[in-house]
Amino acid sequence: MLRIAVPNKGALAETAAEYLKEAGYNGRRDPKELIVADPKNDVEFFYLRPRDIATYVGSGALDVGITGRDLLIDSGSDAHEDEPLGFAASTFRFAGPAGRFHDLEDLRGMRLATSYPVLVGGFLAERGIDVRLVKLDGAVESAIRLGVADVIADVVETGTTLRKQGLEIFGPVILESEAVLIAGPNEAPGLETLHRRLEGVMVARRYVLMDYDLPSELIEQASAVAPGMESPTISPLRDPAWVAVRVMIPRDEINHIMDALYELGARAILVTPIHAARL
Ligand SMILES: Nc1ncnc2c1ncn2[C@@H]1O[C@H](COP(=O)(O)OP(=O)(O)OP(=O)(O)O)[C@@H](O)[C@H]1O
Ligand SMILES: O=P(O)(O)OC[C@H]1O[C@H](OP(=O)(O)OP(=O)(O)O)[C@H](O)[C@@H]1O
Ligand SMILES: [Mg+2]
Repeated sequence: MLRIAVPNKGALAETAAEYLKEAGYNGRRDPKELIVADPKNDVEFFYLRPRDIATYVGSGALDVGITGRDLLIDSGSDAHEDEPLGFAASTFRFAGPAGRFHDLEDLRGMRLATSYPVLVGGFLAERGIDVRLVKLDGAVESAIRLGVADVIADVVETGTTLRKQGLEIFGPVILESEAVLIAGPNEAPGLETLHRRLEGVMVARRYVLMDYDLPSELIEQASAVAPGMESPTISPLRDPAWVAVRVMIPRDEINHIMDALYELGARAILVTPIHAARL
């Protein structure tokens, strides 16, 4: 039985639950449920705080989990990243009052507020910069205005929270983060299946199927516009001058590719979603 740690709330929880559902697992029906058994898939889900997930997995108490790369590193646990999951993308950055700080050297001796002291402390120690870390639980963007810190380091997605506080990012990127599947020290039977199923969910979310009819002499040019994974499927039509083409394309390129193929001479271009995939 594979024991899987899942975020119970916060920025990762909703999409993680959708991924698992699309991967064919039982989700929880009631947000107060902490443990959900899924005997058909031989797994058990444990709903935990995102910050605690790497600790449980690293200790071997649970086999695998979904958390953020930043939280994994900050936990200092023995868990390791098995697979990036392509959601909850963020960067971890230094920020200070607009115009006040420019590079790492400006941080020496400063009071730096963060909820990720291991991640930030490690980054600065490797570069020989000494600061005074102020550990806060969240909302660190308020720490400077309230006088407990000179500078902060935090998760940045859109940058809206920083801007609203009159803060500006500076210095190097501390980390590019996203949700990741993590695994612990023990051999976890069933991890391979979970890994492949989640990969299938990512493909199904990222790609669509495109079908179109094309004058046969244009196959080479059309394949250059949409080459597909291996190569497009070409089927004969009753009219020997035409072929039917099927190809996988990235969802965010649908309209560009339709425009280009139409201009080339393709007609009856249809796009359909992929519900599941195993490449
Ligand atoms: N605005 C955001 N956009 C994208 N990812 C985010 C955002 N905020 C947080 N994350 C990611 O989500 C994870 C943190 O989740 P969350 O914010 O739920 O935890 P927390 O801050 O420790 O808990 P809480 O906010 O409930 O105190 C990290 O991996 C972080 O990179
Ligand atoms: O760049 P933005 O799009 O503004 O997003 C970044 C903000 O989102 C997260 O906060 P969260 O809501 O998790 O609150 P917290 O600081 O209390 O964890 C993060 O800690 C930043 O404050
Ligand atoms: Mg948060």
